[in-house]
Amino acid sequence: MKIFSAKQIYEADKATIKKNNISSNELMEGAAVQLFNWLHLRIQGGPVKIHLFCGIGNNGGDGIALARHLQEHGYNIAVYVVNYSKKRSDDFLVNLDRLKDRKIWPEFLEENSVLPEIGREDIVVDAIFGIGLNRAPDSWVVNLFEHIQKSEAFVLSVDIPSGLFTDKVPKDEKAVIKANHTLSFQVPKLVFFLPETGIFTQQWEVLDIGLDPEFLANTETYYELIGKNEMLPVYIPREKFSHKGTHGHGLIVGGSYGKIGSVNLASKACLETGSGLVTAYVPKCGYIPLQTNFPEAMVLTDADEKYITNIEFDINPTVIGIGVGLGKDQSTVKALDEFLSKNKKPLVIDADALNILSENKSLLKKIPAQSVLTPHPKELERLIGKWKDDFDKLDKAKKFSKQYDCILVIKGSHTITIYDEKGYVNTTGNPGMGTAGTGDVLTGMITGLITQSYSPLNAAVFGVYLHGRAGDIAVDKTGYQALTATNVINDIGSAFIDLFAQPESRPEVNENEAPPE
Ligand SMILES: NC(=O)C1=CN([C@@H]2O[C@H](COP(=O)(O)OP(=O)(O)OC[C@H]3O[C@@H](n4cnc5c(N)ncnc54)[C@H](OP(=O)(O)O)[C@@H]3O)[C@@H](O)[C@H]2O)[C@@H](O)CC1
Ligand SMILES: [K+]
Repeated sequence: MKIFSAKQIYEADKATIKKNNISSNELMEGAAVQLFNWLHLRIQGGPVKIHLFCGIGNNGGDGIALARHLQEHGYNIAVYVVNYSKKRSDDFLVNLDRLKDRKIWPEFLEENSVLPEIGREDIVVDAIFGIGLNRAPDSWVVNLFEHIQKSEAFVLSVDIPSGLFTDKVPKDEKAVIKANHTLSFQVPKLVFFLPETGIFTQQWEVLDIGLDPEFLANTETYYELIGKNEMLPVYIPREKFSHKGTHGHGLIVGGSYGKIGSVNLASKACLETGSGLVTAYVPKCGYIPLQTNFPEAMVLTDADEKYITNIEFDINPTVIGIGVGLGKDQSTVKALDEFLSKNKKPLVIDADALNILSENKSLLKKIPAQSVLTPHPKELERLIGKWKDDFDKLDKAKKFSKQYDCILVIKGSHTITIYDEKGYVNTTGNPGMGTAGTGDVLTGMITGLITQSYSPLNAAVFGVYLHGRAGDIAVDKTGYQALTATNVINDIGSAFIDLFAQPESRPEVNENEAPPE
């Protein structure tokens, strides 16, 4: 699903109005009906008190129009206009008049107004600011936000939590409403997925308000949300006459004394993801543990007992995943330098190999084009430098990816893969996966996909998706706390199978046929 900028959403708005030959108010009315249907389906006419806080722009207009529908269906409502500016939008005014026609008189809240009482069991509809927010809200409006928050009522935000910008991080956390649920018009917003701004809504959902599908399909966006629908076309089916020789050969280079387990995890993940063959290249101390624990793997060893000191082999791997458990011994740094100078194979680079690159930036010029780098936040900081906020981080990551022609996988609760000016925002995974070795598993999975002829970018995006999905399937059996990297590996197969699972649905009755007796 594409993630549009605020500017593009306004353009979609205009394109829809023109193409469908409707007024902007009709578009707003459609949005309000969708909001109403959402609430009505859940509350089913219940007596719960609904407080609608509406601004004076089109977000407020949505709220006012929703209030009219709620009142028509007998809901217990209170409507407030948060009068933060005199510049009321036309569609807000039209809807305010329609409300007054029905003898509903909103309460106007100003700087010194007494704030209404809100019960814990009530519902708050937040339609104060939408995507038109362009400066921090005034302090009295922030006080209102705090008042709403203190009530502990369920907060439903219209389009976006009020006070949240679409393109920058707010300076003051209190100046944004914390929503329980946000109903985003037609498309998700990038801010729902960034660590510093995603905290303002617990859940989000898109409401289809009928924006022009052609415009949405033909407009390129800088970010895309990655779910099953985006990954299905990427999947490469197995051919009947294929064999292990055609499924590629992944080589995992890594490990040091006490960190051989990481190579075990990455190699297993590589094979489970579908690589035909996998070889692990480890210091001598890794030989017995790997051969014992993982009979499917082939093992090559360095001359040194504890560290990798020279990366040389006489096999012909399709792709090399390098860095897990590697350590940063001087002899390893030298070995990596020499290896990068002569290597021509595609690379997936992780962990200490990334740290060595950060400390020896000249080595970055030696990585092959379209190498996949998979840093966690600290490793990323070492690579691209400190960032001011999440948006600055994305800008810096894009610049870095362009400079070194590499695919940058920014690991996090919503991992974002950056390449060619574009960001792919992952939707799978869970907090249980913040545990030792899951990063090694991801490295192995991306390596395993490249062995099977996935392009490095597709391998990175698909690998991240499958990794999270495997973690989601595993966590249902283990719970968050007990989830381990091995559990994730064990459910890689289920994650593939899940790609083709049909959503559960009620058996459909064909209207032309008589229902079964
Ligand atoms: N696009 C779509 O598809 C559809 C969109 N719809 C809805 O429209 C919403 C966007 O509406 P909007 O453009 O009127 O802006 P909104 O967020 O209501 O703000 C109002 C005005 O406040 C001002 N302002 C800004 N910051 C301020 C501050 N700190 N303190 C005080 N004032 C401040 C600023 O005006 P300014 O003063 O800068 O001239 C701004 O224009 C969108 O989120 C969705 O809910 C739907 O109706 C259907 C289809
Ligand atoms: K809002």
